[in-house]
Formats: sequence, structure tokens, C-alpha cells
Amino acid sequence: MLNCYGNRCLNYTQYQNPTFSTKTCMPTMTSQKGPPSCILAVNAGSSSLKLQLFSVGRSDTIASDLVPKLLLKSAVSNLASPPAKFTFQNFEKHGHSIESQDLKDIQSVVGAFEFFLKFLRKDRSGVRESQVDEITHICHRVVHGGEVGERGPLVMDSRTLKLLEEVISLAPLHNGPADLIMKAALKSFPKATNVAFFDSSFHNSLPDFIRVYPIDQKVAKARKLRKYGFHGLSYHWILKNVAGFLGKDENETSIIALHLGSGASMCAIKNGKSFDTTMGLTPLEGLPGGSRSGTIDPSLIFHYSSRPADSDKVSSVELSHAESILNLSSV
Ligand SMILES: Nc1ncnc2c1ncn2[C@@H]1O[C@H](COP(=O)(O)OP(=O)(O)O)[C@@H](O)[C@H]1O
Ligand SMILES: CC(=O)OP(=O)(O)O
Ligand SMILES: [Mg+2]
Repeated sequence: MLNCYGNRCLNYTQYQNPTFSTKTCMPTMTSQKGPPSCILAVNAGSSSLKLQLFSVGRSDTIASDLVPKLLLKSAVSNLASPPAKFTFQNFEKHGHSIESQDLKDIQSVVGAFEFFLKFLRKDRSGVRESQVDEITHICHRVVHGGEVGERGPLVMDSRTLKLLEEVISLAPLHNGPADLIMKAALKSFPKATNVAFFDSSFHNSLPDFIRVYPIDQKVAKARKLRKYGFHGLSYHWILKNVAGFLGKDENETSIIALHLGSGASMCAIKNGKSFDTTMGLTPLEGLPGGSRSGTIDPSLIFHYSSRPADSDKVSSVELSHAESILNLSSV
């Protein structure tokens, strides 16, 4: 799969349907329509949009292997602290010079994606029209996969988009924009296969005693309230590179990894699998981030939004009810 966290691709296995290995969360991609020609990788984060375009060719050594070649790298960053900044680097253009400009009117990752698509087709981008038309696959980083994304990547169509809409409320800062970007991509590239790769899939190895919150289990099960964990694509990339650096197999590599960006988390990786991570049901839990509190006393929210000392407010009743849910119902 292609990873937009680094400027190199990790591995590219043949694209079969896609199925995937639950062990590594890496997909094997088969296409009914034949091998991919150009792949666009899209990483929508909370403060930036990062994009890379690859062409895919046959390996010189093993004919059946497909090798991606990085053609361009682009980003719109600073979305959480405007003005947004656009960068674009075409590796096929002489000098590989980076184009850079402030985008005063772009405030969202969806706006950034639309700007990128327009720029791609401009002469200035140096990207041939035929290359854009050859985009056969678009790989999207999607933060929350909920239960449908547990086993790995999904080809996006109206049915899978609908399934994913159910988890938007669990990661509104990320999944909402990703949903809009996937819809825009399906519209702009109707012939391309769109695949969602989930940050949460890497953590499907969490042991039950970590995954389960100490709350009423009937409610927890019915509403799928449990630890999911995120930044998994980044953690897999870190794992792969650390294992490579140490000359070990991934399943013999145990590390504590930190992803420190606009969203921040930590992950304990034991023998190549996520064992514990700081983010939970949503990307709010754990370390504080660029625009989020991270873990706070769960009662704080009720005290923050109500004033229990004001006797004339009913909110004090609501407050004690809310706290009793957290206290008594957790037993
Ligand atoms: N070299 C750096 N030094 C300090 N902070 C950085 C550096 N690189 C990135 N950051 C921080 O990370 C943020 C971007 O985080 P990132 O995770 O890449 O984006 P996103 O949250 O959109 O995925 C920036 O807003 C900045 O605060
Ligand atoms: C999951 C998450 O927090 O992602 P990001 O760092 O891109 O905001
Ligand atoms: Mg990020």
C-alpha cells in the first residue's frame, strides 16, 4: 500500500478486490480491470491535506511485481491556523522545484482537495493530462473505520460510503471531511477505484482488557462503545521502518511509538501488533492535540457546561444524574 505519511511508498502488493492481511492490515489489491496505472494517495488530517501521485510499472527483477514511482507530492497545511499554505512538487519536472503559495480562501480539507484537483490540470503543475486520466486508484486515509473498517481497507461505493457515515459522529473532525473528499473523488474520477485505508484497523489486535471501557457492558456492546485507536497507518509505517532498520521481522519488533502532529498519540507495539494506544472511542482521548483537550476527568464536561452551585438551575439534577451514570453504572 502507499503511505502518505512519508515520501516513500511502503509496499505494493497486488490489488485483489481488496482482500487484506489482518496480520499487517496491508491490503492485497486485485483489480478486475487490471493492474493500477497511476495511484493518488490522499491523507486528510485535522490541520492538513497531504497528497502523492504514483505511476505503477513492472519491476526489473521480478516481472510479476508492480513498483510504484513517486511522481508528485503536494500538501495544504496550516488549515487550523490560517492562512493555509499550498505546496506542490513535481519530481518529473526539471529541478524538482517546490511551488508554494498562501491560500487565503481555503479553510477546509475539502476545499484544499478541490484546489489540488484544479491545480493538477493546470499547465503549471507540469503533470500531463494523460497521467491525470490514468489515475486508476485513489487511496484515502480514513481515521475511523468503526466495525466495518476493523478488518482492513474497503473499496468505496455508495454502499460502503453509507456504512461509514455511521461513524462520522465518532470522528467528526476527520471522517466528515474524508467522506466529502471520497464523494468528490468518486465524482471527479468516475472510472477510478477508491479505497479507504483506516487508521483504526491497525489496532484490531488490542487485547480485550485494553479495548473494553469499564462501563455498563450491555450499553457498551449495544452501542459499540470501546477503544478503537487511530494513527494506525502511521504506526504501521513506523513499525516497518524500525524493523527494517534493526534487520528484524515486523512480528519480532516491539516498540513504543509516538505520533506527534496536530493530533497526538502513543502506541505500544508488541511483536508487530498494537497492544495499547492512547486514543480511544474517538481521537479525543489521550494526549492533548493542536485543537483538542485530550483526556480529562469525564465529569468535567458536566461541570464545565453547567453550574451546580446555582440552586435555581435544574442542571444540578442533570449533573448528579450524569455523574451517577459514570459512577454507579460503570460497576
Ligand atoms: N517539524 C515540526 N516541528 C514542530 N511541529 C511540527 C513540525 N512538523 C509538524 N508540526 C506540527 O504538526 C502539525 C501537523 O500535524 P500533522 O499530523 O502532520 O497534520 P494533520 O493533523 O493534518 O495530519 C503542524 O500544525 C505543527 O503544529
Ligand atoms: C487521528 C488524528 O488525530 O489524526 P490527525 O493527527 O491527522 O489529526
Ligand atoms: Mg496527521
